[in-house]
Amino acid sequence: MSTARALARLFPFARPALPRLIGGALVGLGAAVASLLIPLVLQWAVDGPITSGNRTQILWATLAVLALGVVEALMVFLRRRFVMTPAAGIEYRVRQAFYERLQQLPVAFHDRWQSGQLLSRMMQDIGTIRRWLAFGLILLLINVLTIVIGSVLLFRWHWALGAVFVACSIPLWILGYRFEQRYGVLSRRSQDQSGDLATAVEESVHGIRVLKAFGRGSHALSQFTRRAETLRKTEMRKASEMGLLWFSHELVPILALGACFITGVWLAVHGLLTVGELFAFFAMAAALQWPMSSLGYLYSLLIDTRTATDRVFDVFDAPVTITDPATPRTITEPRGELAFRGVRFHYPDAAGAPDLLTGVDLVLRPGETMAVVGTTGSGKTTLTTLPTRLFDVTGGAVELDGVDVRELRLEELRRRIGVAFEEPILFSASVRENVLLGRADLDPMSPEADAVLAEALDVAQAGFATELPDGVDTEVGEEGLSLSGGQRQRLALARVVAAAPDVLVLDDPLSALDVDTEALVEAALRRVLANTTALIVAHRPSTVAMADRVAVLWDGRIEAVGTHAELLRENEHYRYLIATIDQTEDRA
Ligand SMILES: Nc1ncnc2c1ncn2[C@@H]1O[C@H](COP(=O)(O)OP(=O)(O)OP(=O)(O)O)[C@@H](O)[C@H]1O
Repeated sequence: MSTARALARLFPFARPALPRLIGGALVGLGAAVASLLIPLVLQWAVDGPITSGNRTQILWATLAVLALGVVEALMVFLRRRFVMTPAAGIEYRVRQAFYERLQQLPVAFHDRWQSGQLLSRMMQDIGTIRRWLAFGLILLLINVLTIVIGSVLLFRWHWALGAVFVACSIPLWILGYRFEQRYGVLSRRSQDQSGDLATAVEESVHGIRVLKAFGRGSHALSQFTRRAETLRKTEMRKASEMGLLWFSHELVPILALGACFITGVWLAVHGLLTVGELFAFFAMAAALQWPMSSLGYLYSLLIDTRTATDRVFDVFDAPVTITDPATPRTITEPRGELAFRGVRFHYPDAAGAPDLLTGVDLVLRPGETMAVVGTTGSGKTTLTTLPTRLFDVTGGAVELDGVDVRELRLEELRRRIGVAFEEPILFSASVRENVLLGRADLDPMSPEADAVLAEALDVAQAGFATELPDGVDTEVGEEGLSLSGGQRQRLALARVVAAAPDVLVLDDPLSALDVDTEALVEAALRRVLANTTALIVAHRPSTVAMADRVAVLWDGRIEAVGTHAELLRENEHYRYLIATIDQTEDRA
């Protein structure tokens, strides 16, 4: 995709800032015109009053040059004022849209993408776009226009001056083209590598306890150093490409102006150029020097911005595969019946491999608690991701109250079905905010929210939260790391209880609790589960005991459904599973 087309994709974000950007470009152009007028005034002064000795006119010419200088400075100041705030506004909008997109993209996308890559796009690439909009874009436009106007003036004084100037700039175009080819690749590589580096940092900070416990800090450091070294090498190659371009943009204008100077003197000696025009030409040379030498830097910034834009739009272009239906249905009389009908599933990155679920048929009656047991890796957790459409089934359907979940709006679906995952993720926020996450309908500080919160903490046996330094308003730290595993799990359970859904999906929700606390949670959960349909992945007999019926997941299907006693009697695989989990419990 061409650079112009890539950058044009930023237009929707820039639209609200367009008046200020155009204003900035206009005053910038005004500043350039003022700087180019100075040589013209000088030409008039040298050929006119200075030659004739008219003092009044000399004074006027001096004042005019001074005034033009002041106007130029003022307009440069205004240009900065005009452009700074809208660039920050555009950065804000792109970042906002990027974050929104990350929220919309399916779990399958997040499984595939490294978090450091997303982070570096969110922070570094969007920052590069802002820098470009804040000064690169307008400076490039103005400097190119200044050079064009300057060349036209050179042609006006004498065609030979203009021709020499244009001929000398040809190497710049050739170098610029070759630079784009090479630098474009390096720029992309370096930005990708800095994403990899961010991932490495993110992973090692996240896993710092494991690294320390296994004494592998130096190993992580050497891996990090290798990646940092790769990035450094790419940056060095980038710097050497940039150095070459910048050098050529410093050197060629000097050579061009030198050649013009010799031509100008020759023309003046032969009476083809007035002294005033020659003098003005020197002034013009000084005025064109900076716009020309800055082009190299601005060009490299342009290519960096194009790469940054491509990287940001990689994410915007990733398909959102799990969306609201075109004509959503709604459940008018919620009963809480959850049904898996011939459900087949494989993970998107396992296409071609045999399906993980090969036809799951299971109906949870309203209010029923159903436990799912199966061998490790049999797909129990996978099964819990399908009702809320974290992944879509690849065959068959999941139905809630007789409606295919794909026909419901996601907001309605996720309000009706609540999930607690095996790995309890908490956010850096207060206990209150974490537990009431699913209750957007409540003002978190209202008495009603207080009641919901107290009830949920009670069911999850998470009374410890009220004893924290600031009670339920205590910040629980990054991902709740300051809490124990069992405490986090109880808060995650409280969160799904507080959401009060019609159907609860719990993935081994009590695995980190000690036996006594588990018994208390179970007793409280039974109260809740009496009216709520629940699907519980069970790894322990005590969890199975909470269920009305148990489903055996075997070979990608539900092989049998029944009460614990029935299954013990009739199903060989169930007996085997219960025996293995019993042993696991004994060992624990
Ligand atoms: N996001 C994913 N992408 C690709 N494959 C996955 C993904 N998550 C799980 N799998 C694979 O799917 C299979 C089933 O995993 P799942 O977590 O559903 O098993 P499980 O029955 O819950 O196991 P356990 O009892 O050990 O928790 C495993 O082979 C796993 O490697």
